[in-house]
Amino acid sequence: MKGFFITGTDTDVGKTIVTTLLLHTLQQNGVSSIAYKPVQSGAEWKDEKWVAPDVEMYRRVAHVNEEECCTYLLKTPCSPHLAAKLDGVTIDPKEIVSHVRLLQETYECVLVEGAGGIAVPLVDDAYMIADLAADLQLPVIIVARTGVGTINHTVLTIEYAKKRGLSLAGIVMNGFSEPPTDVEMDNVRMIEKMTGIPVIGMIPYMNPIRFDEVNGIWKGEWWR
Ligand SMILES: Nc1ncnc2c1ncn2[C@@H]1O[C@H](COP(=O)(O)OP(=O)(O)OP(=O)(O)O)[C@@H](O)[C@H]1O
Ligand SMILES: C[C@H](N)[C@H](N)CCCCCC(=O)O
Ligand SMILES: [Mg+2]
Repeated sequence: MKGFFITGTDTDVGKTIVTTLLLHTLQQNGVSSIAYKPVQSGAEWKDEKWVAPDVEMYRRVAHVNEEECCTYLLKTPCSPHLAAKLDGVTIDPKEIVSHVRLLQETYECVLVEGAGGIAVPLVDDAYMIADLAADLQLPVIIVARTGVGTINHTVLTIEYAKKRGLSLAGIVMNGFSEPPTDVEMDNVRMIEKMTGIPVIGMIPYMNPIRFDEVNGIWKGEWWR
């Protein structure tokens, strides 16, 4: 196993929460692993410096250092192609790919989190998240919401991923009620039926967010 690429049906669907949960699970099972956010837009000012909020979340379960875990830290909370332009930065996909290869020499499993959804542009309209997932040749995890609207978003995302020839590890549905509602459970059934891709994780809505108290969220040890 050399890693996974985590994308989602949208921004704010829970890619970082899922990445952090998976990182915690891997480490609990003795798998040397790291989470990497190649392009973070919407940087936050903290302790007199700009930080990547997604990396700050990873920090809750693992030791991370900024340089290792984020390559492009962009200030404006918008699409990376525009955030890079506004910061006067050019995103070089080759730099991201070579960084992942370097991390793979040290860690058994590298979790690469995209930005927003699968069709988000990184270099104007010439190169998007799907292209990066393809270049990295990592199995892709699709993070999706659980409620009304998720069937359409998830089916479209997966159809696009298939069209781009991506290898799909599975779908993680995030934000379930406790217990899950009938609608949420039928969403699981319909999404699996319509896409042929398994739901490999079911994450409850957590308030507060705790990474050490969620058990039974993965359907089997697919990450091994
Ligand atoms: N299962 C959950 N329980 C409680 N809060 C959640 C859960 N999943 C996500 N959130 C919250 O929803 C917000 C968005 O989640 P997250 O940052 O993981 O999304 P994302 O897909 O990584 O977004 P981005 O595209 O910016 O990377 C965050 O405030 C996060 O704490
Ligand atoms: C700022 C946000 N939280 C993410 N980092 C970037 C989301 C880009 C979404 C682009 C789009 O689909 O319109
Ligand atoms: Mg995120």
